[in-house]
Amino acid sequence: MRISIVGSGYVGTTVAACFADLGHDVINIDIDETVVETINAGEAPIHEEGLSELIVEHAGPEGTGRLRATTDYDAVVDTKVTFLCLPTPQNDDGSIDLSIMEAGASQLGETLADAADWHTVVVKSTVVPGSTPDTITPILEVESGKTAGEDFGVGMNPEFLREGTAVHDFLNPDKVVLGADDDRALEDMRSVFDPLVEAADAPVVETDTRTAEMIKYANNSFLAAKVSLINDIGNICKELGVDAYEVADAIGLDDRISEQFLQSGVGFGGSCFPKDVRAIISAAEGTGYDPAVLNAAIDVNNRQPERLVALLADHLDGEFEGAQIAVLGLAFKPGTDDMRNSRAIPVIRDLQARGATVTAYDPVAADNAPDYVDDVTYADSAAAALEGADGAVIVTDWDEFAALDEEFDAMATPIVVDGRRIIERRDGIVYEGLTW
Ligand SMILES: NC(=O)c1ccc[n+]([C@@H]2O[C@H](COP(=O)([O-])OP(=O)(O)OC[C@H]3O[C@@H](n4cnc5c(N)ncnc54)[C@H](O)[C@@H]3O)[C@@H](O)[C@H]2O)c1
Ligand SMILES: O=c1ccn([C@@H]2O[C@H](COP(=O)(O)OP(=O)(O)O[C@H]3O[C@H](CO)[C@@H](O)[C@H](O)[C@H]3O)[C@@H](O)[C@H]2O)c(=O)[nH]1
Repeated sequence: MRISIVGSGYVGTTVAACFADLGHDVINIDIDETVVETINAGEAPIHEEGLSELIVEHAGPEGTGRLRATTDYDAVVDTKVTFLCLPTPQNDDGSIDLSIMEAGASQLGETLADAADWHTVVVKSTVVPGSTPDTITPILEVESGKTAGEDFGVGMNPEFLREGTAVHDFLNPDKVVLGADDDRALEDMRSVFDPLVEAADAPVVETDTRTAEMIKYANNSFLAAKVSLINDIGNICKELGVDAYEVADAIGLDDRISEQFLQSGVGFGGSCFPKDVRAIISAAEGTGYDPAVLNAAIDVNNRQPERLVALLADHLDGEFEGAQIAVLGLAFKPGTDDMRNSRAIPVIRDLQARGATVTAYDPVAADNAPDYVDDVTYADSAAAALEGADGAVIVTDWDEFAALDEEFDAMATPIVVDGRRIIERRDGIVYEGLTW
C-alpha cells in the first residue's frame, strides 16, 4: 500500500523505514530539509539501532526505492493512508500543545482538497483524549472542504516504541491499537498493519479514537508511576540500609508486579513520560479531578536528581566551590542520542549552582547537549572525564560504564555516586548507590 508519514523524527522515521521493510511504498514528509536530504541520501537522521540498515536498504542508491522523503505535502495525494507523527509538546502549565498538530492537519487538509479518492488520516502522535475527533478532524474538514466519514476517514493509532530499541519495538509490538470512528478508516488501518500483525503475531485492539488516545496515556502513566513507586521504595531502602535492587528482584518474581521497570535510580526522562504524565494530569484537572498518584509520580521523579547530588555533597562536606565533577552519561537512557528531559539536565544545573565545574562524557549524546546545558566541558571518553575529578556521578546506564575500573584511580578524590547501578563497588573508590 502507498503510505505517507508526516513528521520524520524518532517515531516518523522509524515507522516509515519499518513500513517500507514490511513491503509498503512509503513517503516521509518533513519541514526540515536536512532530514529529508539525509533520508534520500540513504542515511538515518537519528541514532537508533537497526535504523541505518533499513534506510540504506529502502532509500539508499542501491535500495528497493520503497522509502523516500520530501518537504512537499502534495506527495500525500498519491498515497492512500497518511500517518501524522508530529511533535505534541507541553505548554508551560504542562497541558498539551497541539499547535504543531494543528499546523500539520491544516496543510494536510489543504492537500486533501485535491485528492480524487477516499483517503484515511491516522493520528499516531500522542494526543489527549478528544484531540483527534474534536480538533484534528474539524481542521481537516474545513481545509479540505470535505466531510469525515464520507469523503475521508480518520483514525488514531498510538505508538508504543521505546527510543534505543525503536526498530525492534515497532516490529515486535505487544499490541497494535487501532482507533477509528468509521468502518472504512478502520479497514484501511487493518490493511496497513496486516503484514506487521501477521509477521509479529501481535494482538490487535480495535476501538474508537478517544479510547485509543487514552490507552496511550494509561500505558505511559502506569510505567512512569511504576518507576516512581520503585524509586520511592528505593529511597526508603537507602534510608533503612537495604538494597533496593535485591528487593526489586524478589518482588519482580510476582507476575502481578513483573520484573520490568523496577530499576530504581535517578528517575525517568525522555520525550514521553514527563510530558505525557503532565499532559494527562492537566487534562484530568480540567475536568475537576485531582490525579493524586500521577502528581506524586512527577514529584518523586523531580526529587531523584536532587538526592543524587545531595549524596555527593555529603562526601564533599558540602563544598562544591572549585570542585571538578565528572558526569557520566547525558542521554535520557542508553542507546539514544536524545537528551530531551534527561536527568542529566537537573543534575548538571544543580552541580553548577552549587559552584562545581562539570566535565561530561556520553558516547553519542554530547553533540545535542549544548541545547540543554551551558558551561560544560565535554570529554572524549569516560577516562578523560574522570581524570583529576573530585567526584563522579553516573546518570545514564551505558554498558561501557560497567567496564570502568582503574580509570577511577586517575580521579583526584575517587568518590562515585551511581544513579543507575551500573558501576561495580570496588576497592579504592568511595561508592554510593542512590537506592542501595
Ligand atoms: N519519541 C518516542 O519514543 C515516541 C514514542 C511514541 C510516541 N511518541 C509521540 O510521537 C510524536 C512524535 O514524536 P517524535 O519523538 O518522533 O518527535 P520529533 O520531535 O523527534 O520529530 C518530529 C518531526 O516533525 C517535523 N515537523 C514539525 N512540524 C512539522 C510540520 N508542520 N510538517 C511536517 N513535519 C514537521 C520535525 O521537523 C521533526 O523532524 C509525539 O506526539 C510523541 O509524544 C514519541
Ligand atoms: O526500570 C526503569 C525503566 C525506565 N527508567 C527510565 O525511564 C525513562 C523512559 O525509559 P523507556 O520507557 O525505556 O524509554 P522511552 O523511549 O521514553 O519509552 C517510553 O515512552 C515512549 C513514548 O511515549 C513509549 O512509546 C514507550 O512505550 C515508553 O516505554 C528513561 O529515562 C529510563 O532511564 C527507569 O528509571 N527505570
